[in-house]
Amino acid sequence: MTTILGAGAFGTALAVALSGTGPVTLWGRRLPEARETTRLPGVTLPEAVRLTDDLAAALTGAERVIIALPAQALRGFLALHGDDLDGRWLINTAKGIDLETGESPSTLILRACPKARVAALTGPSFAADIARGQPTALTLASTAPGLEGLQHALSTPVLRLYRSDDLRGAELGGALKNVIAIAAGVAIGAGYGDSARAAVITRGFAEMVRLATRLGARPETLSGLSGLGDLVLTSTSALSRNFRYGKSLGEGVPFDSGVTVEGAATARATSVLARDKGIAMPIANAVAALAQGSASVAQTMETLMTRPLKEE
Ligand SMILES: NC(=O)C1=CN([C@@H]2O[C@H](COP(=O)(O)OP(=O)(O)OC[C@H]3O[C@@H](n4cnc5c(N)ncnc54)[C@H](O)[C@@H]3O)[C@@H](O)[C@H]2O)C=CC1
Ligand SMILES: O=C(CO)COP(=O)(O)O
Repeated sequence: MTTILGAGAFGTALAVALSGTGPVTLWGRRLPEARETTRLPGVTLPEAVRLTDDLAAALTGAERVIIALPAQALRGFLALHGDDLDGRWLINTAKGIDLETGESPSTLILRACPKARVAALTGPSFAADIARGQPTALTLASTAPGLEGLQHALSTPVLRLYRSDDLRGAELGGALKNVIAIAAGVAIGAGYGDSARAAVITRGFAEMVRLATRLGARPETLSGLSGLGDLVLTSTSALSRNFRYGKSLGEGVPFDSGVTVEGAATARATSVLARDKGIAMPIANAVAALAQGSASVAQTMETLMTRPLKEE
């Protein structure tokens, strides 16, 4: 049995996608009365999905638990419920770095649940696309035994999972692409144009690879679905919340604070990690400064463009 924790956009989309694979339970702390969610307009959960706000009931008999919560909510959630989750497959979907500790979601999960097998499900996949049954390819990464079995259990004819043992690389790619997607949004919002966006994507990708490999990721993982694939999707689509947030920063207009924008906190966490490791990440630093309101878009662009000239 598969249980999904978090009845937001992604948890709901996965519940729809997996509803044909066997019993699926979707847990949310506040459930809508109808089988519809404002986070995914137009999507109705199939009756086959059990919907509950009772965590103990949701976990009873669950062989695998997909955790579809925002990255910054995960540590607090695990502190409350880690013991109840332990001892089974725990599959993280959060794309972020914990601001307080600088740790990846899987590190937080393993610390709270030492007997669990931890995996990350990540890659280019808008919840709306998954919920509508559009063909999607994702990375399922874990260093735990039995990954192939999990890959089969979570794949469907339209949800194609590639497995990887580079958990660190897969998670870092997913987290860091959100930061660069914000920068791409800023470039468009500020009217700098598509050429500037292409430069941001490419130089941002170089930053992603630099930091992730320094933290133990394999470079080829960063070039895969979970890194470059998701970076391209989120930096070029107005469906991306990170891109839209960046665009509003570039335009100088307010953004709805109720929308989940993982890249804002993750930019700050990334800046700290990069400084500690001595890695140059000017674009991530710029996003951190913009998200904190400590620099203007014009100042940020000038800082980026007047850095000493260097080899590519
Ligand atoms: N929406 C998308 O297209 C995709 C999202 N993701 C990732 O999945 C993660 C979740 O994103 P979404 O579902 O889109 O966000 P969302 O904002 O739509 O939903 C988040 C859900 O988490 C719940 N939540 C927040 N804090 C909680 C807590 N402390 N305890 C229990 N529940 C809590 C909220 O009530 C909400 O239902 C993010 O890291 C995101 O990057 C990954 C792939 C695609
Ligand atoms: O990660 C995503 C698609 O792969 C979703 O991106 P946003 O969180 O920017 O909407």
